[in-house]
Amino acid sequence: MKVLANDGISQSGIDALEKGGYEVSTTTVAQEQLVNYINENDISVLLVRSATTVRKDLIDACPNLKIIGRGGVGMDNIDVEYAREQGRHVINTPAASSHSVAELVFGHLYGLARFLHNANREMPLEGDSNFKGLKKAYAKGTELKGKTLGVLGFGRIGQATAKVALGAGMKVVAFDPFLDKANLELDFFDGQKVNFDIETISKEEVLKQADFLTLHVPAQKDYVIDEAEFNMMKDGVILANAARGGVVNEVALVKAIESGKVARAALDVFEKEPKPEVQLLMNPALSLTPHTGAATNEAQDRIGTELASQIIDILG
Ligand SMILES: O=C(O)[C@H](O)COP(=O)(O)O
Repeated sequence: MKVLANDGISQSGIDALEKGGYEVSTTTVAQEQLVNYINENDISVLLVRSATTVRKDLIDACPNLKIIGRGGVGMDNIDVEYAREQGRHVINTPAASSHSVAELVFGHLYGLARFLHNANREMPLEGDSNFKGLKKAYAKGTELKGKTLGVLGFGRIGQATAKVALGAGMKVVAFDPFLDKANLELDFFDGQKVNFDIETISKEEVLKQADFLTLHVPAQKDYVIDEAEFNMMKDGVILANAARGGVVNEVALVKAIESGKVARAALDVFEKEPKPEVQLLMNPALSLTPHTGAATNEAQDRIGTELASQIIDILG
């Protein structure tokens, strides 16, 4: 049987599939040529990340497609319900990338707390003409230790991020509409484990208490953070969105930065991908990455092998 991994798959995933007797293609087929490619090459399994979309028209036009697999968490690029109604299997890998996303968020938060995103690019190329000026400009960094991290969305990724925060000496407050409490187990390099119980509180309380705020919610119809939510936050809050573009109102974010409500913010996801608004790209208060939360070798290895084992379980 043939698998098309249109947005790529790890070598470990390819190896596991080939061992199971599958033929794997990692050709990237343009969205508008996908239907023809799938039908002409008799593809049974289509694997995607967030770049390729799998909508109703593709599902209807590819009757022999048995499995649609999302290498990752968010399935907003797939018409999941419709595909399942048509008898197709739709799979994803919800746990595989949590820790990688959490570490990216902390990369941004530590960077923003010490202005690394700007200091890096502004270091003088020649001589020390501006060295002292930069040192002064970036003298008012903050520590994360002892501060409060607000987590909106306390599922796998929110909890993984909270664990990193606890390890860094932060207080964690969290909101999740589907969860009253969670037990977090921190496992250390020497095998020791420490457990923390966290009871979730209201969204409003999280917004009021957070010195740093991170979002781990799925894409939804309305903004989760809009003008009203910014108004509830502490002045000078630092915010990170590695969840989905459209969860934060980008126009309201820029306004909140201009007013000083938000000191700085990190965005890994954008309302317009792959072409974020220029006003975001140019803003010195923003630390930006091109949707790379899950883009680590470790996460992609786990994703590839998990997809392979699910496919083999389903199709044999
Ligand atoms: O939903 C996800 O898994 C993340 O947004 C990662 O997306 P990616 O697979 O395109 O990196």
